Amino acid sequence: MRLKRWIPLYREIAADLNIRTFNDYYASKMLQNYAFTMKDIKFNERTAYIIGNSPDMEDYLPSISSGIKIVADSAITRYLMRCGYPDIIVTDLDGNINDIINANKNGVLTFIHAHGDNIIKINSYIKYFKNFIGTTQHIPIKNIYNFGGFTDGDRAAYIADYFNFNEIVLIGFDFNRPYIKDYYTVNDIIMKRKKLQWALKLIKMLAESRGSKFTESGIIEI
Ligand SMILES: Nc1ncnc2c1ncn2[C@@H]1O[C@H](COP(=O)(O)OP(=O)(O)OP(=O)(O)O)[C@@H](O)[C@H]1O
Ligand SMILES: Nc1nc2c(c(=O)[nH]1)N=C(CO)CN2
Repeated sequence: MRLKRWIPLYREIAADLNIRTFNDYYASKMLQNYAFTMKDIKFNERTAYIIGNSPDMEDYLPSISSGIKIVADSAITRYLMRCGYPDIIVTDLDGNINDIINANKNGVLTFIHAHGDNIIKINSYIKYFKNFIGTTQHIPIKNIYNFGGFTDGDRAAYIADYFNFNEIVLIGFDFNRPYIKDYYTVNDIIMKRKKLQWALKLIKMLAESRGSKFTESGIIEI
């Protein structure tokens, strides 16, 4: 997504979720200290599968066939158990950190997102990553990229679009039924619901920009 289109959306998201945009910028500057320049990355496959963390995600894994597999953050743990390592992981370091670090050690291309609420995680864990691509939802800076998208799942779809996949297939996206982690408070659940509505809006926009029809279901092709 073009930055000109993204920034007004980002302002709306920040207002809705009470996000302090300066903290997001500060997080990107911090991640920049460790970041790498994105090398020429090319994929021969036509299709990218994006695996989200909906409660029934596993039911749809058998429908995956040849293509690049991109797992969104916490979905890595259940995906690993069924399918092994994916090709790409898109994370704000919120999922099981050992699974994310091991994926990176095993050659999974890793996109690490900086935002104002994961500064402590970046500080604690970034040293364990061999190589990664840094992302931001704020203005991009040297070696910290903004491909568009907000939650790890919709951001993964925007990354796939950036790499020009003909087909993007989303699996494990349920915008009405958040996967509830055991430490979630009532406020976390309210926040998660809001984030999923933004994910829905952003994926609909992406589908429209790709000239695809969006239909909410267990397998969404855009
Ligand atoms: N029902 C769902 N529950 C959780 N995540 C979902 C769901 N449907 C789709 N997703 C996608 O799966 C991605 C990975 O899920 P995860 O639980 O790691 O959330 P997250 O992006 O880290 O958000 P948060 O940091 O607020 O938990 C989400 O970013 C979201 O885009
Ligand atoms: N500041 C901030 N930014 C985010 C957050 C968040 O909790 N805080 N969560 C995200 C994905 O879930 C993406 N971006």
